[in-house]
Amino acid sequence: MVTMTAIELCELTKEYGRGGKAVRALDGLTVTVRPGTVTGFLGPNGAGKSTTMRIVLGLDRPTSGTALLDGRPYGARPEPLRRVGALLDAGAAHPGRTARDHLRVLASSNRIPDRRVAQVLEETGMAPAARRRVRTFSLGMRQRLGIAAALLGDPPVLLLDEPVNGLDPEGMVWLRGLVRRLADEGRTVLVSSHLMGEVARIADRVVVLGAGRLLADAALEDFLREHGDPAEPDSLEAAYLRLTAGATRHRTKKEV
Ligand SMILES: Nc1ncnc2c1ncn2[C@@H]1O[C@H](COP(=O)(O)OP(=O)(O)OP(=O)(O)O)[C@@H](O)[C@H]1O
Repeated sequence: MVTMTAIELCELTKEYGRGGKAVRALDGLTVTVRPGTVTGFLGPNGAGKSTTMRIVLGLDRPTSGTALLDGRPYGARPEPLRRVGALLDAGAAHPGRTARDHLRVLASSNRIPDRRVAQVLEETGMAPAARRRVRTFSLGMRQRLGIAAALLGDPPVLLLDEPVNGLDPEGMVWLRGLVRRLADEGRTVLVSSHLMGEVARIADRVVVLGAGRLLADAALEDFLREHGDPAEPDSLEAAYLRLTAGATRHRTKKEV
């Protein structure tokens, strides 16, 4: 059993640039992402999902506010891959390395035993491609390698940014099973996606951002009940569009 580790975001604000050109990517975001749960992380393009994940990982610094794991910032911890596994950018592996070497380098710098490399290659269906160079991989294979890297340290927290991208139908079914199992083991699984059908299948809860602010944080069924379209009560897409369209109107009204 893994240690239960929530992600706690408190009044998180991030501005890129300065003065008149500043972009407020996050605007006072406060939310807790729970362990033992698959949380769908939703929001229109530019809503702040990737920025949030980057801040949790310590890849970006918030302008103000805090992002804590187990009460401490992620960067303050040794051996980061054992704390959080992340799929942020499927192009992140060095193109000249083989899949196996890419994972071996990550494992050794995080004091992860080498046998985990073979395990995650097997688990992600990448074992047959282990000795091939990353530059020869399809998008789906890169995604699988990124997921393998996220799983390497057996972490209690997983951040998966658009993990379904490029996966074939078999891969999508596999990913559903994987995120379910990870959450059932007590892990915190945050999955961003624009594919509402997929999110409806895998998520227990949804956190929805709009223009850097929290629009909703609810169990999937409560979200559907509260925001759903009566004509399509089971459609997450319809509920999501109603909520985010409302937010856009609200913003427009305020700006006028
Ligand atoms: N390095 C950066 N410099 C300047 N602005 C940035 C930077 N990174 C993100 N932004 C801006 O911050 C806002 C939030 O972007 P972010 O990538 O977090 O959104 P997102 O919800 O992940 O979007 P998508 O669904 O398109 O991936 C956008 O307005 C974006 O242009």
